[in-house]
Amino acid sequence: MTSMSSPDMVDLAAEAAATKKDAWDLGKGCELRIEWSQAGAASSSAPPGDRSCHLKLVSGTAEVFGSELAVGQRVDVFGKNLSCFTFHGAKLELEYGASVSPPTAYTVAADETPMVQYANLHAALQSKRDEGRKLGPSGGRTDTGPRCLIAGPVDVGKTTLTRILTNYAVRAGGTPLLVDLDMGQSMITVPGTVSAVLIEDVADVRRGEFNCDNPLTFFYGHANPSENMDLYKQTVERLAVVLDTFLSSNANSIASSSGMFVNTMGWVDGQGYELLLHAIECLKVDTVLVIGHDRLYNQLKNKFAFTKKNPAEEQAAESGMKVEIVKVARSDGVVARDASRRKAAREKKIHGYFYGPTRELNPFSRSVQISQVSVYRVGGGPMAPLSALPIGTANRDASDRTKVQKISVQRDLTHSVLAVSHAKDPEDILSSNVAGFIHVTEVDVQRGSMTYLSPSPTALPSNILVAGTVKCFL
Ligand SMILES: Nc1ncnc2c1ncn2[C@@H]1O[C@H](COP(=O)(O)OP(=O)(O)OP(=O)(O)O)[C@@H](O)[C@H]1O
Repeated sequence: MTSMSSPDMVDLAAEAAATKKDAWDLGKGCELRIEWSQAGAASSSAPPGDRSCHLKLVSGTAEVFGSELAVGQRVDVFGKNLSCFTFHGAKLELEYGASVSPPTAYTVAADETPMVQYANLHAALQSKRDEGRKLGPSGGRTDTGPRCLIAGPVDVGKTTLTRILTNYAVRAGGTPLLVDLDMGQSMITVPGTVSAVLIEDVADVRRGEFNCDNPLTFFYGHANPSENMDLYKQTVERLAVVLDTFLSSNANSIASSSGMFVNTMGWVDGQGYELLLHAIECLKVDTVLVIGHDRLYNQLKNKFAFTKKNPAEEQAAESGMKVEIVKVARSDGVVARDASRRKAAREKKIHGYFYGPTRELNPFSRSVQISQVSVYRVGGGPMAPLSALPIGTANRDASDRTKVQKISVQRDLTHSVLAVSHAKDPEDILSSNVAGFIHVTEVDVQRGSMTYLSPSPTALPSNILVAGTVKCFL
């Protein structure tokens, strides 16, 4: 008997032949880590259309940074460094095209992964939530949930731990506030911002991020905190005030008892340490998780140490604040990123704002007459380092660095990300959050027009725009 195959069957057979597959059977509490080389997936010989690599949960239970996988679900992990953890055991597969250079994938035994410690941290925070609900607000706050800040130097997994604990809080029925003070590698919106958003769903495992529609965003304007520390502090203070107002008007809600997770930048020395203390203070943080840095852990421990003979005698040491400092292990899975990878991650975030994380959106190109908008900059242009100022100049005047100045719209604004401010007047720019962002694609001074990309098809909601130093070629 002769067998005949349809063209479809031939295609399927060809595709199957062109696909490679690796499989793992993970025991309880084990982790599968997937790591793409520094040169990255970009160097893969696979044509762009074929660049995919899918992780599939065949059976059991597994999660990626706290977001559960469904059995049979295929997640494209091409170019993404991640870990897949199982509490109860799982069979996993990695499928990739024959021309794709596969990532390094390896398993980690249950006694070597920090995931169990992370799960215990979640359990401790859950107890604080229960306790807060019973005892009511304290420490000058109206909300009762733990306010937890994640600190540590660069590349220790702060963002990842923030994501895991936020996911666990949501899975336990909470709606925590996610606050991002890392203006360089923002989780919530474009770089150069400090922002917060109420999280109601676990992070989408395919997109690798939370649904951050309608965040509360303040524009700092730079990807580096040292660019203008006074402005950064003022921006964080303003964010903290608005969050307190939100929480006090939502007292007794699930948000009030769910608490907050604050992701921070990796600058923990000198002035970076001061900024960290400033954030702990203005956000009224009660728990700090310090990842992978003994000195920072001890510094904070000394700063916020308190004796606890009995609750009535609790005494804060140096700071007057009661903050619990917890040391957390760094996962060996964290992949360090050099400056070029960080820049690429920033550009990807800006691109994702306009085109969507998986290119599912179409931004709108619009034009406006330059005379119809006003563009401002805070703190003037780039400043000379203190070392270049006359001897004896200890400090610049802080008011200069937070001074709002109108700038003329010139070609040098091309490729800039501008914030669209909710401010009614220029004096309100520092205290106002932003409606969103536009990307300047062209400035035609002769015609007096500016062309920009916007995620919205409608006209700008405000004619007050704010420029910083965040630029990107989209
Ligand atoms: N357990 C893990 N297994 C595999 N990859 C991981 C793991 N933890 C973190 N990563 C990856 O390591 C990279 C850096 O992690 P992360 O962004 O959490 O560090 P960070 O301390 O927040 O960095 P930054 O200082 O830039 O803010 C990310 O690409 C992340 O996906």
